Amino acid sequence: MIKINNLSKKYKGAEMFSVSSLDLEVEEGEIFGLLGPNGAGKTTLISMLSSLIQPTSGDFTIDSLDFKNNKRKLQQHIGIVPQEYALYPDLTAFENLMYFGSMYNLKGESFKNDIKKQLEILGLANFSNKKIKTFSGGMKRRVNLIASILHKPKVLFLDEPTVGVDVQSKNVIIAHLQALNKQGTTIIYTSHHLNEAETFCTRVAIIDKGIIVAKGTPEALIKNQPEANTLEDVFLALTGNALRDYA
Ligand SMILES: Nc1ncnc2c1ncn2[C@@H]1O[C@H](COP(=O)(O)OP(=O)(O)OP(=O)(O)O)[C@@H](O)[C@H]1O
Repeated sequence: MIKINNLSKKYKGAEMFSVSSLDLEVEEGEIFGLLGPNGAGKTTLISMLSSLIQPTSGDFTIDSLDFKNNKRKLQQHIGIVPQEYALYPDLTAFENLMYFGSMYNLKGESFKNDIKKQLEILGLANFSNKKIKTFSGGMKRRVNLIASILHKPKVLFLDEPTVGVDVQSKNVIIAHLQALNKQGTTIIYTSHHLNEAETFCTRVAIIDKGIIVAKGTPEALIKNQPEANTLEDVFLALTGNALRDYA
């Protein structure tokens, strides 16, 4: 479903590549986790794949569409859940979702019913007509998720969708992502929650300093790493214990 070939990104003025000659294939129907310490290049990679930023060099295709020549078509195929909320605080949840739908030309009664259904599934039916600025972080994340899937994308990119939310919201988000995946959506997500990734992902890639240092099923990575019992053990063995602060 996704084929990445020799993809690199060096930001303007930066000394180092944030993503460096990266090759990766993600199959249709996977839940693929991009894991790595702060500054590893996860957001940069997802931002290139979702056409938010331009690669410095390299190629990728999504559903056999080359990113250089099919930007418009790709926008219909993919959904993006960014780290930051992309919601209007003074609009209600329903109004926000109507607005996001309009960007994909979605309107009419069946679309309104779809929004209601999604709000219901994500536990927000009673808050449909409340302004976003009154919502908790977990509620905003759930609305953000709905906004990205209204056009029923084949591939969904999520940048830390469960960061900073309560356990209840996290569980609802993960369950919904699993349901979408069962219906055929390929999911690529970044996370710092290694326990979550261990059970949620079909495969993961551990990224450090812009390169993939390991990839495979969580079980295979644990099995192949001496003395590792969890994905966190593998992660620390491959990326070390040093802090990765950057500014
Ligand atoms: N807009 C930018 N301009 C310059 N450098 C950037 C920019 N965005 C990111 N970087 C740099 O690129 C590198 C990778 O950052 P990126 O945000 O992709 O990492 P990440 O793995 O998503 O980190 P985190 O887990 O903290 O979100 C870092 O060194 C960062 O400082």
